[in-house]
Amino acid sequence: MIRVEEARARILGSLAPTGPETIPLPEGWGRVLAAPVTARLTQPPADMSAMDGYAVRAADATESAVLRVIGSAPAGHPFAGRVGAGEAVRIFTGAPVPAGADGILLQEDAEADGTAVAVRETVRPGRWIRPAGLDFRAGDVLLHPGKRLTARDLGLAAAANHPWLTVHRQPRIGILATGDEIRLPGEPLPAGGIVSSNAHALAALVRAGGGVPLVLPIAADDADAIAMAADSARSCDLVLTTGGASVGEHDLVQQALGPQGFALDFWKIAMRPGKPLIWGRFGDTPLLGLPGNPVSALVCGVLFLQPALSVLSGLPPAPPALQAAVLTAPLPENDRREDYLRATLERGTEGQLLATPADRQDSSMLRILANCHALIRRLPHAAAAKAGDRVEVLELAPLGL
Ligand SMILES: Nc1nc2c(c(=O)[nH]1)N[C@H]1C(S)=C(S)[C@@H](COP(=O)(O)OP(=O)(O)OC[C@H]3O[C@@H](n4cnc5c(N)ncnc54)[C@H](O)[C@@H]3O)O[C@H]1N2
Ligand code: MOO
Repeated sequence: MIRVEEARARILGSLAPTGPETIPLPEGWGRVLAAPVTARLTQPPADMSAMDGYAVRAADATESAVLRVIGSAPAGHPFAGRVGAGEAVRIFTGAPVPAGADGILLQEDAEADGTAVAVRETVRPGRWIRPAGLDFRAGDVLLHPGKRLTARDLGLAAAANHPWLTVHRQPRIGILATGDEIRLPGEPLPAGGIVSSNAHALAALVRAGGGVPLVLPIAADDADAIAMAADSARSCDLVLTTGGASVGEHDLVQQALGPQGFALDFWKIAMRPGKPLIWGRFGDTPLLGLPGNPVSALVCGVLFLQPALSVLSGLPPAPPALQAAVLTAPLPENDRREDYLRATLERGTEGQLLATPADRQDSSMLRILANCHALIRRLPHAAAAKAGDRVEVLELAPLGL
């Protein structure tokens, strides 16, 4: 059995980002840039007024001076002339400052009277003027490849006059649930049957990680059925199986795919839940085999599939982010498997995170997982811990789960 870190490194090390595609800017949220965004213009394009008031020559606009108003410059309608000695131009926020002016007299500091304006507060040169290029200049690199685009990034790219963006194609993930006892939600169940919760929970996890899930029909515990279903997903960027990963004679994923060109990299990791994890290549397509137990499948999804989705999407490889919390109940010494315990989180009186492990950690119990907020990580052979000790937790909600 290999350790969690090594398993993740082997998975991430063998994945490459998807290729680029060009999309309309409004569809860019959450996508990962595949080419730099370079400013196509200078912003602001000219010296602009930051306030409503009067464009003036600061040298003339001393307290109690009276200036002649020679025109007006609303935003979008630049004043074509020049501000001369003793003159002012009515100006509005976002309008270019007319030639000759070097300061803005605020409306609140002025008294207008017909075509004259009296200065009530001396104007400083440059005051309330945003110089050309204050934000960025044509040719500046504004956003770098490998960045997941936020609303702020889209605003910046739009301001830089980009109607299109070059991003990585969203990774397509084929999801194959296996098992004679498994049925899709809503289908009639055979005696002893179980509804396939895994396929849909994993599909949601794929979406949360920026991928596109393709939920395949369920394959029975039959080598041909599994091979046929997996074959239909070869064009995906990664095939995910769930169930059939363990040691029983009905645990068929490896047996079924071996003759079809599946090359195993590793099977079984020192982790709980999720021991029977499978990683390899089905022809050219990477294949991650998750255990059938619903909690095991999702925990493996968090620890391995999400980072894999990041790399496929064009982001740098990174383990899931852990944070410090304080235990509220004791935990026994750990064995050689890295343990991920379901836990609830709350804030203590001083704002510290408090983690309470769930009473039961059975890997079939989805209700407990759904009501928990985090996983407590216990390293292999961790010593017994008491209430008040610090632990590391992996919060689930920020992952979109
Ligand atoms: N003798 C041993 N038995 C088991 C071992 C072991 O080491 N020796 N490992 C156990 C562990 S740990 C796990 S985890 C499970 C994983 O086994 P499989 O991946 O082969 O999963 P299945 O046997 O197919 O199913 C396990 C369990 O999960 C249910 N299941 C399966 N698919 C789904 C689905 N899509 N949605 C919801 N639930 C699903 C299935 O009905 C079983 O109850 O093996 C242990 N056994
Ligand atoms: O590892 Mo299994 O995933 O313990 O239930």
